[in-house]
Amino acid sequence: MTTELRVLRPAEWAQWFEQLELAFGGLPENPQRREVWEAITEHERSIGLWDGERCVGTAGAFSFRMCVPGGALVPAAGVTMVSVAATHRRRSLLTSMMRRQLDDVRSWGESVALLTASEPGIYGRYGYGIATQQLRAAIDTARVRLAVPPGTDGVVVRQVAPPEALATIEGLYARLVPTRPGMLERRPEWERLTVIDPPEERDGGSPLQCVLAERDGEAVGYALYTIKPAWDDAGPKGTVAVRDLGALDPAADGALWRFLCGIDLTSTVEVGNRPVDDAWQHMVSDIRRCRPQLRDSLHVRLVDVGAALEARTYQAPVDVVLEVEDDFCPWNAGRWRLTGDAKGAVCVRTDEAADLALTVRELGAAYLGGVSPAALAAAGRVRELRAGALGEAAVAFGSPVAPWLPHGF
Ligand SMILES: CC(=O)SCCNC(=O)CCNC(=O)[C@H](O)C(C)(C)COP(=O)(O)OP(=O)(O)OC[C@H]1O[C@@H](n2cnc3c(N)ncnc32)[C@H](O)[C@@H]1OP(=O)(O)O
Repeated sequence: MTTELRVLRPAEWAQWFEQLELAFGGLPENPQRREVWEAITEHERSIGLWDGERCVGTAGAFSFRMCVPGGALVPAAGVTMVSVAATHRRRSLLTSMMRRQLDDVRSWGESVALLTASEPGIYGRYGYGIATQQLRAAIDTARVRLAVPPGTDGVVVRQVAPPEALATIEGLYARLVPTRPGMLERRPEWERLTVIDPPEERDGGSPLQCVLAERDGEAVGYALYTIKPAWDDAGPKGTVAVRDLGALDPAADGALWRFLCGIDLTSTVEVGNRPVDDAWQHMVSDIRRCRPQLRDSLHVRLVDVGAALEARTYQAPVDVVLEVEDDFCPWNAGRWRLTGDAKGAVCVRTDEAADLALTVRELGAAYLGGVSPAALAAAGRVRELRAGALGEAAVAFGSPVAPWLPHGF
């Protein structure tokens, strides 16, 4: 078998996307969403594998900017639409695409690559570490009471048709991006994905609904959700499914959660992707009746260790020499001295003795401040070579706000 790996030509997009659909089970994408995916595909940053006339492999890389600890927005390659045809699986074709892609990302000068994985076991071998988790929950609103922050009563919740609220939501989202590591600046067209609402995907639920939280007539938050009515002999037991929620301050957040938890004829609020430190967990009277669960979310790969570690800040002074192993991107391997604090950092090559030894995968996991190097050490994945270095790095790498990826890509 010989295959050709090449940059995607715009005219090949439909065949390329059909290969992707086939690899995900063959169900055609909703036409509206397909149109957006086509519009946002960056052809020159996408690759296809061809066996003769047939596309047998796909991979893309969006040009994102991601918030890192300290609030800077760092150029990052958003790896997406990865597939290999079932007829060609397990012949190292994915590995050949990952090789090409990481070389490309390096040549584009982007220090970080990101992805969400269809299965978490795939990408560690290419140096990706799990950097964020998503919180899922089903809040039993019939049993759980909410104690909201001061000022909540000063916020008005107003129902708006989702398309009408789109510009306001985007404005609020843009203000939130620099406040939480892992959040991605939204490029034009992405906002359309937020409100696509095909009837065939509702599964008995309502069309998408939207409320804006307003203070003195100014929008300070939004929530997008659907309602799935249900009844039994005892009465109503509908579910509110939250698709997205953003708030600029605690009172706006409290007002939105109080609204969602109080809708008549419902007894459950379901959330599928919230930050692990989401404030509602500390407003509820009974967290156990909210059934919190965690799942891996953003996988991060440092493509240029020095540049990536310099792009973020550190919440306490740090001065450590890292011995980095990186078999897949050997240009990162070796010793790096990281010195930094809350104002900035320098990360340069060094011959000095190492304080911590780890692979680039652990650095990716710790990068956004959501996974402690100490936790990785406890799992045998970071080795402390100088007493005290692990504690120093564990504090410095942390983030006061949990990193979070608000939506897939
Ligand atoms: C970012 C995203 O887009 S995530 C979406 C990923 N795509 C999908 O899940 C769609 C369905 N699956 C597929 O298309 C393919 O099976 C892929 C892309 C996951 C794998 O492609 P393949 O060409 O078969 O992978 P390849 O042969 O290069 O395998 C490389 C290594 O990964 C391993 N591997 C491949 N798939 C998986 C998997 N699903 N789980 C765990 N390990 C895997 C292989 O065993 C191999 O391991 P080795 O190096 O130790 O021998």
